[in-house]
Amino acid sequence: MIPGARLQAAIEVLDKIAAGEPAEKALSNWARSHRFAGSKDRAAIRDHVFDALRKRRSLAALGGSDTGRGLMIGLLREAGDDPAEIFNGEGYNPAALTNDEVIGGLASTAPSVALDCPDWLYDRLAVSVGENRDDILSLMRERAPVFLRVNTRKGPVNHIQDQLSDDGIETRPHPLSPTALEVTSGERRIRGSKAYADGSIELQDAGSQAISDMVSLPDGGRMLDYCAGGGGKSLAVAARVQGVFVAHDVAMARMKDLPDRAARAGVEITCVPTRKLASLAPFDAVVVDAPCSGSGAWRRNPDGKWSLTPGRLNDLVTLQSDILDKAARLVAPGGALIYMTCSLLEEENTGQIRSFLERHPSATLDCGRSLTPLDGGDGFFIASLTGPF
Ligand SMILES: C[S@@+](CC[C@H](N)C(=O)[O-])C[C@H]1O[C@@H](n2cnc3c(N)ncnc32)[C@H](O)[C@@H]1O
Repeated sequence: MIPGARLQAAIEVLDKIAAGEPAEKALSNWARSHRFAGSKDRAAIRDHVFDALRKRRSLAALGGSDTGRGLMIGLLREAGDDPAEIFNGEGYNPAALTNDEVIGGLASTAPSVALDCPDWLYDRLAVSVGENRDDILSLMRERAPVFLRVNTRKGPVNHIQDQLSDDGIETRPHPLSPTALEVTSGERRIRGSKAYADGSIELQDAGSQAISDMVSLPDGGRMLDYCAGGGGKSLAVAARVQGVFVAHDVAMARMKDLPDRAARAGVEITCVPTRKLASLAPFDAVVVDAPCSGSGAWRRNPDGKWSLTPGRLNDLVTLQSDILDKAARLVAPGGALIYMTCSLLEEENTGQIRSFLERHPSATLDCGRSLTPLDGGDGFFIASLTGPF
C-alpha cells in the first residue's frame, strides 16, 4: 500500500473508534475486510492509529477537527509535512483538503491540549503525581518501550540475551527489575523466536516485573492471583519462587491461555472458578491486580485516556474496594494481601488503601511503591497488607 492509502485506512479505523468500537477490534475488523494488506501495511496503519490516539487533542488542534481526517492531517503537520501533498484525491490517497482543512488547525497553547489529556484528568493528576504531572504526560504521548521478562528457570539473563541476539533481537538490561530486558531492535521477531517458543521469555512491562518482584512468598507457600487475567503476575512470581499457585478471575475466559503459558514456562498454575475459592483458602499471599483505569499504561492503551469518565472512575473505585474485602477473607493468618493497579490516580491507589484501613482497623500496611513512566516502564502501584482483616 502507498503511504496515502495507509493514511486513508487509519482515517477509517479512527472514525470507527470515535463511533465507539474498541481500538484493537476496529483494527482487526479493518484487516479482515482488506485481506490484500500485508503485515507491514497493518503495522504502519496500527502505528498511525495509536500515535493519533496518544496525541488526540494536540493533533485535532493541528488538524482542525478530531475526526480521523483531522487527526491524520494533524499528524502530518506535526511532523513538518504539508498534508496537501498526500490529501489530494489521487489514486488511493485521501480526498483533497477542504478550504477549512487548509486554513484550519493551529497548535493550542492550553497545557491540557498540548499534553493530550482530558481537562478533568489533568486536574486529578495534579493531586496524584504532583509536579511530575506534565513530564509524565509528555512521556505518555510517545510509544512505550518493549520489555521482555526473562524466565530465569530456563537460564541466566545474559545467556537468554545471546539466544535472542542469534534470532536478530537486541536487548539491554533495565534497572527496574533483574529479569527485565528492553528490546532495542528486532521487536517484530519476538513471537517467532526460539526463546519465546520455549518459555525463556514473556512480553511484560518492566514496571509490572518490578511490582511482581515485591510479592513476598516463602518457598512452598500458597499464592492466589485473585484477578489473574492473562496471569502475568502469577507467571512472574512462579518463575522466582517454588510455591503453589492458584489463579482466579471473574471472567474465566480471560485465563484461557494461562495453562499453555505456564506449561511453556515450566511452572504449574491451577485456574479455578469463584465457587471453588473458599474450599481452597486460606492462602499465604493473595494478590489483587485490580481492574483499574489503566492510567499508568496509556502509552499502550491510549483509547483508555479518552473513554475514562468521572463516573466510570467512581465505579472502578467501588469495585476495587469490594474485591479487596472479598480477597481479604481468603488470606491465612499472618499472610499478605497484596493490592496492585496500573493506575496513577490517587483514588485507586493510596486512597483505596486508606479506606481499606479505615474499614479494617486491625490491618497493617507493610510496604508500598508507586512507579510512573518516569521510572522507565508503565505506571504501577503496589501495597502489601497484613491482617487480621
Ligand atoms: C488488571 S486486570 C489483571 C491483569 C493480570 N493480572 C495480568 O497480570 O496479566 C484485572 C482483571 O480483574 C478481573 N476482574 C474484574 N472484576 C473482578 C472480580 N470482581 N473478581 C475477580 N476478578 C475480577 C478482570 O476480568 C481482569 O482480568
